[in-house]
Amino acid sequence: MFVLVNLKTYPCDPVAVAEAVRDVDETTDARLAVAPAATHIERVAETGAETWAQHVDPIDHGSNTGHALAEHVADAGAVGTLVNHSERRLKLADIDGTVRAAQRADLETIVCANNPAQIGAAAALGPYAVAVEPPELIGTGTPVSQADPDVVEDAVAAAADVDPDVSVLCGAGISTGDDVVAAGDLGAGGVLLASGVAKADDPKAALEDLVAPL
Ligand SMILES: O=C(CO)COP(=O)(O)O
Repeated sequence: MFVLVNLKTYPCDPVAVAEAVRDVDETTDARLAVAPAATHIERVAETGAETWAQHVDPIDHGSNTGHALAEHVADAGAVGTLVNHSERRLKLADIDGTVRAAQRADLETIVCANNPAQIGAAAALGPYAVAVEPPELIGTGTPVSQADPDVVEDAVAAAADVDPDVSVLCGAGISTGDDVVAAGDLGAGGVLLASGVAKADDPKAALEDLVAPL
């Protein structure tokens, strides 16, 4: 299972969380990674934790003031990027352009979507993976795998119809090892989570709990 921790702009210490991700990754067969804010990518990557961006822009080198260039993100140490997170929604053409920009810079991509229909469209763009996250469950602590298992199973089916090689993650409210196991039982290849680790008093203990049953 792939466990990707999105730090959003939560007021946690990104380096401390990254060190916990790195250390817990060494204890498990699961793949752990962390997605800090853009300005923290370099320091987080230097810890040795697998580091992802939360967003890059569908642009090339040039006159693009205030944008995040895929090559810069890769140079800073990221190996992949989220695309179209629920809190950073893009138009379809820009999702496609972002996946292309990331491929150009050798970044893996996880395209996020709200529901199975969008997951099918996202899978058609050729990302490394897609992630289904019902927005109404994000940050609630109620795991999508319990509150809406059908959305996960339907997302897995929708992606498989389009491209069986595209892995499906699920996210929203995931915070325990049981949630991760439930996600796997529904066919997900991983989970995308944030508050369960970023807002935990002890992020390392939270990560250890997440991977304990795997
Ligand atoms: O948005 C999310 C991960 O990208 C999910 O957030 P929570 O884990 O806080 O529900």
